[in-house]
Amino acid sequence: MKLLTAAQTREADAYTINEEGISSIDLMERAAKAFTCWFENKFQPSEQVHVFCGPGNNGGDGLAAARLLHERKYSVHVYLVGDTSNPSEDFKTNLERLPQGLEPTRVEQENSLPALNGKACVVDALFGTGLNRPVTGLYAALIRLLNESGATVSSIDMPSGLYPDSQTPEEGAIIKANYTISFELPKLAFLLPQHEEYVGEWHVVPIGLSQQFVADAKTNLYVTTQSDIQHLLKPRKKFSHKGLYGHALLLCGGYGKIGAAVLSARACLRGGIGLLTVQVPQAGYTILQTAVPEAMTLTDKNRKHLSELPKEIDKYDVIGIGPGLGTERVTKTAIGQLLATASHPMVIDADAINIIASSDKLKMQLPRNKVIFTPHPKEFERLVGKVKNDYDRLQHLREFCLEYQCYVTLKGSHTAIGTPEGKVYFNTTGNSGMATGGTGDVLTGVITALAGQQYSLEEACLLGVYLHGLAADLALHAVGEVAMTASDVIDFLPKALLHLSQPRP
Ligand SMILES: NC(=O)C1=CN([C@@H]2O[C@H](COP(=O)(O)OP(=O)(O)OC[C@H]3O[C@@H](n4cnc5c(N)ncnc54)[C@H](O)[C@@H]3O)[C@@H](O)[C@H]2O)[C@@H](O)CC1
Ligand SMILES: [K+]
Repeated sequence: MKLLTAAQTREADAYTINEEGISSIDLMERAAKAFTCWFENKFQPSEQVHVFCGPGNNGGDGLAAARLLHERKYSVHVYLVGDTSNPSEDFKTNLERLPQGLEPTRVEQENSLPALNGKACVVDALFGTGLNRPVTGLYAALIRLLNESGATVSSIDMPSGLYPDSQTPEEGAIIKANYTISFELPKLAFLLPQHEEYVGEWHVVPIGLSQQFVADAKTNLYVTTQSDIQHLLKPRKKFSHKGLYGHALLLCGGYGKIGAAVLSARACLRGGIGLLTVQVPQAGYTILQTAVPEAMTLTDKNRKHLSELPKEIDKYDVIGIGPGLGTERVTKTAIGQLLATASHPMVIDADAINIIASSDKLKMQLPRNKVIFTPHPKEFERLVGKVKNDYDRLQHLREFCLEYQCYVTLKGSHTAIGTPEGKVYFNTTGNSGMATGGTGDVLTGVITALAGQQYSLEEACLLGVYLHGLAADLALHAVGEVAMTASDVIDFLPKALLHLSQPRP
């Protein structure tokens, strides 16, 4: 699914109105109905609902939603906030449509702000995608009041005050919504960790914007949903044998961290690899052979750390390297050899990232269009330097992928996958149960498995990240967030694959 900017969303609205023969006010009615429908499923009519409307079309949505909720027997209070003497046309129409008994209260000064308690149910319709400057003054005072009240806030389209696709200036007040109900497509701001407290739980509701416009719109930002991912999965041939599904080499594990190699190896096998060889320091031999009998195990001459590459390295289809390695000098030398000689697709994680990040020489040796990095935010900063905020991080992600012609899956609650063409895909699966040691090692194993099975590197990233999160989402029902371990994620990979391979209802 594409992500559009606020400007593109406005164009999509206008295009839909012009080309699909729907009036602007009817489009607003659709939007208000879509919001109301979500609201009714969430809140009982016994709730007292306070709808705060700003001067633009977001306020117009709020007025229409207030009328619809009133018709559905909610007890509704409407507030017109600030200077609404010069409102948008559709706002005006919806103000006129308010029925008797739903007369709005005007809030024009800070001393006329209403008192709200923590039980209040608030609809935030102050500003949406038309926000064009930081929110200050009366609006900011109201936003502070709402944020401090403890009321449950549902924002229409955007949490008011949050810029949809650029950094919100520090002086601007922003609503801290519990729920954000966005029309047609999510906004970039929803996907960035720094906005979690403002956006809350977000949902997208369709309002019938022109699919033609969306299909033609130019963007390099995407959100991966199940329908984007499902068709990537390749069915297996009837006359299959293990040679058809690739031979992966994992270079993982160090003394005290052989478990990382076990997790990557188990995940790689669950990801469908045909054959797997794992090279570990001598200390890991018995552990690997016992814990992962399906994998062939090679041992390094070094007892504790990776120090050499296996012989016949060309026979592998893909190499996964990093989990549990440590950053010993001998390991750095081995990674240098790998980058200088190997022409395989490579999945580079954890300490292998740290080692490469510490050396400009190694960075220069990175083969083009062969490498997938899987850093968490700290490892990413080691690669690219300190970042100022999440937008800056995205910019660095694009620039790094372009410069080194590589893929980066930047792990987070919406893992961002950068490509050598400068595209960024945000993942939509996963949960906070994954914030536990070892889940990154699992991801390395899964992506390595897919890259070894002749998925393109882009497909391996998209599918691998999606599956990894989906497995955790399925595990959630069985073990919950708190108790979830990396092994649980591996155990649910088969279910995740089955889930994806079933036709959508
Ligand atoms: N036909 C359409 O265009 C549709 C628009 N929709 C709604 O319309 C919204 C966009 O509407 P608009 O473009 O009118 O914009 P908004 O309603 O988001 O805000 C624009 C108004 O707020 C003022 N404003 C902007 N920033 C301000 C600030 N910091 N302090 C004080 N005033 C400020 C502007 O001068 C303008 O009056 C969407 O988010 C969505 O909720 C939906 O109804 C779907 C259809
Ligand atoms: K809003």
